Amino acid sequence: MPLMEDRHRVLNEAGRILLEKFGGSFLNCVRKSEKSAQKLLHLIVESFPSYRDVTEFEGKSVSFYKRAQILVADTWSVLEGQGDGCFADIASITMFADYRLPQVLAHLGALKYSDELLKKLCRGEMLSYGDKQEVEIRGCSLWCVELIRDCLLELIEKKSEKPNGEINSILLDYYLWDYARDHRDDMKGIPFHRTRCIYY
Ligand SMILES: Nc1nc2c(c(CN[C@H]3C=C[C@H](O)[C@@H]3O)cn2[C@@H]2O[C@H](COP(=O)(O)O)[C@@H](O)[C@H]2O)c(=O)[nH]1
Repeated sequence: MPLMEDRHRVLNEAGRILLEKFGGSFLNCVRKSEKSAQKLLHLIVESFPSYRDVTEFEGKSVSFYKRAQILVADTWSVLEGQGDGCFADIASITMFADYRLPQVLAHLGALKYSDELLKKLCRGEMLSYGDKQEVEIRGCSLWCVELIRDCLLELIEKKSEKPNGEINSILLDYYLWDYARDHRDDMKGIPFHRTRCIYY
């Protein structure tokens, strides 16, 4: 397993900060966020340095916050959007920009790599964290899921159907990630980008 020492350090960091600042329980972070997904997201990112998935693109700061967003989303799911997990702004959370979602989006034809990038990915070249192409892949995947969500909402509105529950980028991410897991063999020909880092 790669990055063993980093994994160990990050786990220790999480435990130490939970004990020092939050009485040893993540539920205290959740309660402090007063039912706001954005407040919880920022509390996590400010309190736990290993969640600061922030990089630069063309001179601008870009925050994907992959692990912080999945943590907020999983908290919402586990609490079934009720009680402490009733986040009014849950729809503001975007997909969790990892390496699996771009692959499945490319497989489904929603995202297309340039020929040059495709060749690079097929060669298995590593992209460093913050590399222009790595940020582009993550950014385009995130935007792609936002567009899919908008299309779905529009379709539902056109049909004047009441959505069967909520449609948001979190649920689309879960759907796509599960789809990727269940169709791993079908996706063998589609490469994914390789980046070693603690952020996703
Ligand atoms: N976008 C998105 N990325 C996700 C997940 C999950 C699984 N999530 C659930 C599981 C238990 C919790 O309840 C989580 O909700 C893992 N990953 C990422 O995939 C990568 C691992 O890939 P592979 O090599 O195939 O195992 C790695 O970067 C990991 O961080 C998701 O749902 N969405």
